[in-house]
Amino acid sequence: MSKNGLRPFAHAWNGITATYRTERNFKIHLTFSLAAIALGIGMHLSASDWCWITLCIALVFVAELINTAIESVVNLVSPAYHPLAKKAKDAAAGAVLIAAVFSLVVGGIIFLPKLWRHFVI
Ligand SMILES: Nc1ncnc2c1ncn2[C@@H]1O[C@H](COP(=O)(O)OP(=O)(O)OP(=O)(O)O)[C@@H](O)[C@H]1O
Repeated sequence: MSKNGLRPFAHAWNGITATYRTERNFKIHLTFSLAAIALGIGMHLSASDWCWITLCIALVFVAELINTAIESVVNLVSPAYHPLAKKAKDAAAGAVLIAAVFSLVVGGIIFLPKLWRHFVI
């Protein structure tokens, strides 16, 4: 692949690393994701469980990256208070919240019964 062909990947990687550096929530999501992966390896999850876990991890990171993109554009075009700026930022934050709650529910469904069997039974 030519150097130009790789450029979109370089831009995308820049977006991910810049978000990692500037957004505290991104680091929190990464910590939870690594913990889920470590727990999943320790518990020998099935292929379908891994599909759900990786879907949740991707969903949360995608939501956080889109949230960061929307926040950045809003800060650029509307540094002063505006109700539409509030609507855009709150909706973007809502998307992250839904992704995170969905992931917690899926994580609970997959891990809690296994943890229960491991520690209680
Ligand atoms: N220009 C603005 N006009 C109106 N409301 C705003 C504006 N900027 C921020 N807000 C309100 O303040 C909230 C917090 O905005 P902020 O830019 O601090 O993002 P944040 O949620 O703290 O994001 P992060 O924690 O990822 O930095 C927004 O969800 C929105 O309700």
